[in-house]
Amino acid sequence: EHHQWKKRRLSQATSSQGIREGATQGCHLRRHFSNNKILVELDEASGVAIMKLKNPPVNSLSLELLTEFSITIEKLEVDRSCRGVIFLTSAAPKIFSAGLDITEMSVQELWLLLNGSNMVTIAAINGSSPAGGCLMAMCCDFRIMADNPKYTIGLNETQLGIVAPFWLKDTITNILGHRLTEQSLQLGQMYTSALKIGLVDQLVPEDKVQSTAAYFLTDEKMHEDCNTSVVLRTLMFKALRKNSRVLCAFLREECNSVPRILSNLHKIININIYYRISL
Ligand SMILES: CC/C=C\CCC/C=C/C(=O)SCCNC(=O)CCNC(=O)[C@H](O)C(C)(C)COP(=O)(O)OP(=O)(O)OC[C@H]1O[C@@H](n2cnc3c(N)ncnc32)[C@H](O)[C@@H]1OP(=O)(O)O
Repeated sequence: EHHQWKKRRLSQATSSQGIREGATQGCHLRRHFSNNKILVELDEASGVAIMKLKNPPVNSLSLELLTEFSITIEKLEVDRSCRGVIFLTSAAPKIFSAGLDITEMSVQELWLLLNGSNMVTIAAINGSSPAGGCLMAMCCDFRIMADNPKYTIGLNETQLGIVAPFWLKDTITNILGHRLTEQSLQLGQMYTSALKIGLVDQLVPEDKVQSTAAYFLTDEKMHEDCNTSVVLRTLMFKALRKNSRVLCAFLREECNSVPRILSNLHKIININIYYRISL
């Protein structure tokens, strides 16, 4: 039923009223798309698309936002002027994303889309980023975060009584390694020093987050870093990730049976089941 609903939403949102488009002529041609929750600015000269989440007050990942997210990624995937590069950021100051809308809960499709995408993706994390916000950033190929001790990032699921599913655990393990992942998930840790542990790749002043993400994608940066282009290396990672077809099939199944709000009792049962299976 949920699947049908999503299909319906997809066709509604892709109708001509669902997405508004415009073009401005500056030094380069920039095209703008927007729907209710996502703004896209596509610079045709560089092929870089900026995807801004706009779901006040805290950019929670509601079903509506997630549906528009899917539509936008699919639209960019087939857009010839998008060279295969996007970066994700928040249209609001201070919060990158509060994670899943705690009244809804559904995020597997976003994981599939970002991990399965052929485009290079960069998270420009311009604010706090708990749980699903951190997941979204972790699914990107690079993470650039605002250097502000007030902003934290991490998987705080345990503090909420949610057991991180294995695909989420695997995602953070790939970045942090096993021991740190254990500590991070057991404590539901939110980090202020995310660069030190490698959860983000770069910390920059708050007003430089977007420009750094854009610079990261330029040829100079590629040549400065090493002889292999960032884009090529990223496409290699993506090819490796795509090999886990079993995981993708599992997630597709899970998308259709998403648990909604977890009661306290369910939280406890969930955690117990998790420990029985994994110990
Ligand atoms: C099925 C698969 C299972 C698991 C895999 C997926 C794992 C991911 C899980 C999740 O993402 S669960 C959600 C986890 N998110 C959080 O724990 C975030 C909690 N919120 C915060 O830490 C803070 O709100 C903040 C994001 C740092 C913002 O702080 P600030 O002080 O600026 O604002 P305030 O706390 O006053 O919140 C404003 C307003 O927004 C509502 N809110 C906050 N977070 C969410 C959310 N995730 N979903 C929906 N609504 C949210 C909050 O209640 C306030 O509302 P109000 O003004 O009406 O009171």
